[in-house]
Amino acid sequence: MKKFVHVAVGVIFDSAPENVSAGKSKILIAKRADHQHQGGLWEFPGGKVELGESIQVALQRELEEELGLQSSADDMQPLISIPFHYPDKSVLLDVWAVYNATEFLKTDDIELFDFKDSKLVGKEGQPLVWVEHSELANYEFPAANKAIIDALLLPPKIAISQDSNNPDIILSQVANTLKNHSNIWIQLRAPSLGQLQYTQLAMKLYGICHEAGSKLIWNCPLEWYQVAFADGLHLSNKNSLNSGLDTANERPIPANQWLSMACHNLTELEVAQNIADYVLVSPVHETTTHPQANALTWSGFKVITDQARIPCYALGGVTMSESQTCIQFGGQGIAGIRCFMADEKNITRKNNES
Ligand SMILES: Nc1nc2c([nH]c(=O)n2[C@H]2C[C@H](O)[C@@H](COP(=O)(O)OP(=O)(O)OP(=O)(O)O)O2)c(=O)[nH]1
Repeated sequence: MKKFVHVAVGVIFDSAPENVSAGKSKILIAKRADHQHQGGLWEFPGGKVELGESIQVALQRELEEELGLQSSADDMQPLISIPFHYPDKSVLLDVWAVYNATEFLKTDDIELFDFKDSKLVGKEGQPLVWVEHSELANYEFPAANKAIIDALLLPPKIAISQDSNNPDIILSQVANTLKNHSNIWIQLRAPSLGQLQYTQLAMKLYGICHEAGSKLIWNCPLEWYQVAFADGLHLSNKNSLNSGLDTANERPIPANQWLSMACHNLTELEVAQNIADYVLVSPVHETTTHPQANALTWSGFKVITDQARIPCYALGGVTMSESQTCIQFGGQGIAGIRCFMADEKNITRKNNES
């Protein structure tokens, strides 16, 4: 029988969450010993959860044993959990972000510095490196780690544009969202626009998003997609069905572009996670636009995140005040149309009041 291991994994940041979201932080990675499973590859430090241990306690123990790092539970936040099947072993990686490991960064810590080779090493002699987010791609990780790295690069918020048959209205609405929110990506959904209008709008928005440090995800039929002006593609159920992608095993766009899919249940999740990088899970709550759809509720959302090996966004009536709830239920973040616009109204109101 295949071995199963439950592993607590820490993505260790040298600073506080605010710096992490602003991209001003480094992450600690370690090299697995050659004799280990997935040996010779880089990993995020961690190890097996022992019987009766909580994940947080297991992670604290492993980080102390492997690195001498004493971490407080207050500095830990769930990032993603990944059930993954290697040919010889199945793992459940429970990945947590561990913030504020600043003290630990000091390379003058005798125990962690190999003066002979001028290298940072762990307590078990494993090579360690602090890397920027963008440098993670230069290191080879086990296959299950793709989702961890994606989760680190994906934002906590995805704003979906509100449909209109007037591209200028969509343009100004997106510009407002970008003005009022940081760390947000835009998904351009505009079913009322024809191909030409959609493409022209998307090309304009691509520049605006990049100027604001955001990314633009096209939500349109696959045939309309233009790699040069997009950071990724979102496939709705209708568009994936029309392009025959509802049962596909191959990505329809290049690997360096983001692919997301709609997901309403576990069957759709299975299809999506064969090709997509992340899913938009809906409807978490009842919405006025889809009153006939059965809401998943947060516990139904968790049934999906528990089975997902890719990041999951909560969509459908979710509000910004539920960001933490979303994380606690295994989500990457919140996606929506109205939730970010409602916020804009509040911000505008606040600005007018002050
Ligand atoms: N710590 C850690 N393990 C990972 C990552 N990615 C990944 O697939 N794994 C896998 C490799 C192993 O099968 C398992 C971790 O188990 P482990 O390191 O406690 O145990 P091991 O069997 O490799 O080594 P040992 O402690 O038994 O000597 O999880 C990662 O980023 N960090």
